[in-house]
Amino acid sequence: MGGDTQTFTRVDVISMIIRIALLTGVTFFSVKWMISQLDPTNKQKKTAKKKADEKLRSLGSNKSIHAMSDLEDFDHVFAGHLVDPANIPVSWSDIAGLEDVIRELRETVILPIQKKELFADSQLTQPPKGVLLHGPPGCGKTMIAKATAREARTRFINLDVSILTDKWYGESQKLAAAVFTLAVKLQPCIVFIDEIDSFLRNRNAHDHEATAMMKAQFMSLWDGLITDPNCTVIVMGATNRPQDLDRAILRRMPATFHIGLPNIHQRRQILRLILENEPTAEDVDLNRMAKMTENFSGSDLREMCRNASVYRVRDYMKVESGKSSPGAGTSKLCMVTDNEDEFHDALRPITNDDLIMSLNKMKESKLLTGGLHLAKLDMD
Ligand SMILES: Nc1ncnc2c1ncn2[C@@H]1O[C@H](COP(=O)(O)OP(=O)(O)OP(=O)(O)O)[C@@H](O)[C@H]1O
Repeated sequence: MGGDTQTFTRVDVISMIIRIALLTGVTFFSVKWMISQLDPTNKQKKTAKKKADEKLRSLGSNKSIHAMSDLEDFDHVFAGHLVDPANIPVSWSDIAGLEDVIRELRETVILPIQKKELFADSQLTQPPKGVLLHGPPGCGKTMIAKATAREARTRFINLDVSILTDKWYGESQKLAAAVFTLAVKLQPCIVFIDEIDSFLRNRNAHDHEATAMMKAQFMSLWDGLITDPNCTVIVMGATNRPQDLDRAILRRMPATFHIGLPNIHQRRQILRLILENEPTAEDVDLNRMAKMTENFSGSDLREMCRNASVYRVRDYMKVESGKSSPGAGTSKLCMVTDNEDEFHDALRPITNDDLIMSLNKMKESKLLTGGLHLAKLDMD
């Protein structure tokens, strides 16, 4: 009888333990699920994780990428902004007229990364942990940052600053830390921050407390990189307004490069590069066009050429619509030949007049809208 009672009690206790364990487990996971549902960042995190997983998968068989299965929630946010050097679409051959800057970048940043062992004997020749590219918009700063990562064969995180400052995330500090942990996991790596002044500008009394704390944390994490000689993570910032940058930030970016508006020689080189593979007429005079485009940025020059090439399409459409007889019921689409070769043969090349017409149109619209660079231009 006494033995029976003892057996019954043991079973009873065991079953009770199992029930309690099950209940605890269910409660734990329910509460966890509820908390995750209440977390306002939950959806963003899930989307970021999905994007990051896709990105990491697309980066292929690289070992260090596979070793990154230990990414934290916040690391995933930035892993989606990650580019492998082999997939960077910009190289030095896409940039014209900036040979001096490129040479200096090769000496101070690229070579010390590529040949780390060769430069190991000197602290002075280590790659800088911060690089600043400054100058007016549209002059090639972003292209330079990408081409640097490509040639140095470093990973490239194109940091979208709005993620850090986005109020909805509300966890800016964790995000700032995640940028650096991810970059260290991925090193060698360049973290590119376009319009860095919008995020790390002079601190002032109007700064939101969270923003000020995030900036301070960003700087202290950056200092961590600076003091670690074995870490190859470079923060590369671009700005049109270097004067607005916090002095403490400027100190952390010892290598600065000014990418100014192109001079006449550089404009000729940029024009040659843009029109290199385009159908151009014999009369296209790059020297003359370079002379006429004072104060144009590289991006303005591209826009001028793009507009000029539209004129030949317009002329082609005019000719074709003239050919089609009005009452024949021909639809507009049928006016353009379906045969691609015929279409190209029928299109005339870009002429110098197209370029001049486009140039004048741009000057006019920039003057009307108060365009930054072209405002000083005389109308021809
Ligand atoms: N030196 C150059 N050689 C060839 N193309 C150029 C050059 N500079 C600018 N461009 C053209 O202008 C476009 C814009 O360049 P990019 O985005 O690098 O300028 P940015 O200085 O970063 O401008 P922003 O400050 O507005 O971001 C490029 O995609 C390219 O077509």
